Amino acid sequence: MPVSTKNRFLLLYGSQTGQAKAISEEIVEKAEKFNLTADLHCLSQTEKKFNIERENCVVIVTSTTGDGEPPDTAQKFVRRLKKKTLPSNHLENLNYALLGLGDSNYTNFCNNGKTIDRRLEQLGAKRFYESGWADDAVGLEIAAEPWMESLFPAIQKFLSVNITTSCDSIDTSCRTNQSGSNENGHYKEEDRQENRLESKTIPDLHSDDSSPSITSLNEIIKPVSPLDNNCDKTTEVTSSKLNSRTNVNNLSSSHLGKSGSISNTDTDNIDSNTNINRTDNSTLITKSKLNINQQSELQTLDKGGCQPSLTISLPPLSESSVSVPVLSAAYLKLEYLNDETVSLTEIPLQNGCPMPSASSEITMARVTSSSVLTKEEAVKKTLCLKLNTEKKMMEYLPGDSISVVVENDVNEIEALLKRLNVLKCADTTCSLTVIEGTKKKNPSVPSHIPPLCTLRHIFTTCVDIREPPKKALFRVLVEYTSDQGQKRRIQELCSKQGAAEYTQFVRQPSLSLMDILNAFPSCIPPVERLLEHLPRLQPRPYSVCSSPLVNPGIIEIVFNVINIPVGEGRSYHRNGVCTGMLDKITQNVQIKGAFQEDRDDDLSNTLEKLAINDKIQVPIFTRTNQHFHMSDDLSIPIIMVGPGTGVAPFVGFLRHRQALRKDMSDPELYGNTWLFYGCRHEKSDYIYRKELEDFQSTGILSQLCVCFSRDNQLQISPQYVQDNIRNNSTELSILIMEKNATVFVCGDAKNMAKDVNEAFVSVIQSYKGCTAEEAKIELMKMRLHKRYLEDVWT
Ligand SMILES: Cc1cc2nc3c(=O)[nH]c(=O)nc-3n(C[C@H](O)[C@H](O)[C@H](O)COP(=O)(O)O)c2cc1C
Repeated sequence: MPVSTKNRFLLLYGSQTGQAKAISEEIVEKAEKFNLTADLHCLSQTEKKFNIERENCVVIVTSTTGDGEPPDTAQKFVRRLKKKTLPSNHLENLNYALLGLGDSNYTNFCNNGKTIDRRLEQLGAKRFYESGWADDAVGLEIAAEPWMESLFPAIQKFLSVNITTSCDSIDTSCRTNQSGSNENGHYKEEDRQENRLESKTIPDLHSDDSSPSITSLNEIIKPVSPLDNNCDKTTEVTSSKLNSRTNVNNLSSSHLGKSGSISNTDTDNIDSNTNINRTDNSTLITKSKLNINQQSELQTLDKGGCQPSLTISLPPLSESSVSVPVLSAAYLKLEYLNDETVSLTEIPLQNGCPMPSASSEITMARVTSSSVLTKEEAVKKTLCLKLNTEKKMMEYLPGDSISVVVENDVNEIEALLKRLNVLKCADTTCSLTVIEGTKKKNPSVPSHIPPLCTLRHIFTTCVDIREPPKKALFRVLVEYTSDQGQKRRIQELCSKQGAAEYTQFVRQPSLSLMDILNAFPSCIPPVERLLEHLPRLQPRPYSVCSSPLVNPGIIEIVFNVINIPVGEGRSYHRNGVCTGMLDKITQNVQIKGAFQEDRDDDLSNTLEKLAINDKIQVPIFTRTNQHFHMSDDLSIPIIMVGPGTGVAPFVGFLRHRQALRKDMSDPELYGNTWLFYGCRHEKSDYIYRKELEDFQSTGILSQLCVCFSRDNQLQISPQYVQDNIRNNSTELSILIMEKNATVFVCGDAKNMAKDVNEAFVSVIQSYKGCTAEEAKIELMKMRLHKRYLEDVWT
């Protein structure tokens, strides 16, 4: 029997790093305003807490991870869905809406969402609202917000709920009429038909089907841009909203003129009020409400010459009204327990909350060496760490990663706690509980935060303070900002009209919470409100460059120490959270100048021994990268592309191959092994040079193709790895097309991976004498058959 309660829908999320979960929680909160109840579950709870076969109305929000794969928590759900034995009417009772999260820098944009979308349809489920694709490369909110906005009227229409409320508390123009479609005609019955047709072209790049049938290039290559999907409609919505807002403004300014300022009571109404006019008034802040400071600021702006910035609005915004999001309900209560002591060392990391993508327990690994692989003059400092896990042998293969459970910088935390006026009580035992009677749905203390510890502990080990604060947090900050000009600017930054400025001034420069607080000195939010919104501090993954066959118990990783300068709103210098931490804790034992030109391995090894320091320990766990492994069959040729620290897994591959080759019955069968490596300067940042050249001289590596992007000003020799790939087109095409070679690409997703992809397209094109489109299809087939593998990051 299908589960059906009139106003209820099932809301499922699949999340790797928490964004899909956060969006789902937002949907739960907003649903209430539409007289709807969302039952929220993680996809991992399939068959435990929900059974999709018994559902009638489901909303799914899911991200994609790895190389187009489902998040760990969604894997079981997707596996079940993909079962080939399921009949085509298996989900005929199901009606659904889906929001996919992804990042268009990855080749398989939103692949998991698309796979689920397509499969649901194949199984007879009906889409009652168009699927949305949110792109983290440009800002998830650009597509997610308009998608969410029209989701509720669509659910209402589907469930035929009597509409007693308005969605004006979310956006003033998004009013629903009795038939359920909104005034902008955002949801139409015909859309359903269109969507059905459209979704047929969404490929399942990870289908188990061993003989993919690909007929059109667009089918498989062109990512569904969130702008393609939503932007036109968003634009339409926005302009009509602005029109309707003008009318509402007239109403609201006269009403608001009485109060003259935005009080907490006003904004409280936003959450609770169902009356259109009052809610409109609360959500719209008009010029008439600006205080004297603001008016003078506007006058300055009107005179021109003032550049918009994080703290100063663009003239059109400051002159117009803005609609701000719903203020989330407070739900955490913080109490200081002066008489209680708590042993922080006994609290498990992040309260023992399972680590994402973990394929092992957390192990405290001893840092046995930390070597600087680059020269002093190199633009980036590259560190190689050897981590001893001897007591607990960790199982891994070259191509896998380890994740480091990271801590925030102590100085940064000190400054933040001070800024929040809680430094004095930062080391007092405190408890976090749920506020009784909170309006938040299903409230709970975040599972990664110990309910009894100290604020310093929470801020150092549990929450991310570097991620640009989300708009929902900005909305909270509005409430705790006393200066009216600053308040207004924060409102703008979280408003719909300020979306572009939020992207420009907050997201792109990657401002931290502290940057925002520095920019708005009158903003002093309570800590517990922040803890409701700050995301979990995520462990940081690094490709392993060691082989378990060569030095069991020692895991080696290599990374650039990320340096982030002051500027564009960033108010203090910082390093990458994890790379900065690893650099800092090994500062005194770092080996400089080893493994470089002098190629003195003995010296390096001696220095390493001297540097051994039992006291430096790092919590790590392994993270299996299922699709980025070499075949056990060493006769299969491999082509590896890994500029910069992207070479890490390939150093592991080569060490592993060297060990395996010794046991080959016929070493003559050893397959061709190519490596494309690149860096800026040969002299200062060619890492692993000695070892790679040794691999070449012993035949472990058949070809080592190296290029230096900044050394050859005349650009006579190849500048980038992709140039070298093109230069070796003939040999590579034979390996790929005739010898069944596997291609591995590791490194930057934004530029390198795309350019390398294109270079291989041209390699195939010249071999086959075909069009670029046909060559792209060929390459996509290689991806499907796991012969073109990527491990890339943004
Ligand atoms: C390691 C990693 C791999 C990713 N792989 C993909 C991918 O293959 N395709 C894609 O569209 N997005 C990919 N993404 C982007 C995420 O889907 C995107 O950032 C999303 O917002 C994350 O949501 P979540 O926090 O709910 O997991 C990847 C992100 C990470 C960190």
